[in-house]
Amino acid sequence: MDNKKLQLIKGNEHTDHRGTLCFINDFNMSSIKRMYTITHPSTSIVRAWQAHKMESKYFKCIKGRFLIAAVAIDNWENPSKKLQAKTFMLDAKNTEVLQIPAGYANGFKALDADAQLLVFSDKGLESAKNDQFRFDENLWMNWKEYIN
Ligand SMILES: Cc1cn([C@H]2C[C@H](O)[C@@H](COP(=O)(O)OP(=O)(O)O[C@H]3O[C@@H](C)C(=O)[C@@H](O)[C@H]3O)O2)c(=O)[nH]c1=O
Repeated sequence: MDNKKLQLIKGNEHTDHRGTLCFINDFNMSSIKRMYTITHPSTSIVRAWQAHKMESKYFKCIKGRFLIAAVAIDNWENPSKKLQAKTFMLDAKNTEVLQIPAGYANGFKALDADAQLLVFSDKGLESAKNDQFRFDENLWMNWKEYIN
């Protein structure tokens, strides 16, 4: 699995008399340094844009659904307004992880109240602090289009 690519890493599930086991065999976690969860109490909250030159992030929706957008940054001091956002809808029911590699901004909003994301990062908090870029949420996406 190419860890430099913006992509969904798909898994699968196995159900038998004991219940259901969901697995993502292609998700190589050897570089993971930390994890955290993010809960959005309402679908009106937009968390955008946070960007990283060096840090990759891996998102698994564990409750409800999220709309996540990713933008490859061309210029870290003054990114073009014309950059294209790639969007993904993550649903807790789906066994998949969204890989957002270094060099991207990410932004997201919940599509259900109290939706929750599990996030893995390949950088410790200290090094991540020096790699934290933030851009205005109104760039690249009209989040209001997705307010349901
Ligand atoms: C992410 C994270 C935050 N924190 C603390 C730092 C800070 O005081 C508080 C809020 O952190 P932030 O303001 O960075 O949260 P936020 O602005 O949501 O940014 C986070 O969202 C994800 C999607 C990212 O891409 C990262 O930039 C990450 O920092 O939580 C940790 O202690 N450990 C962690 O792993």
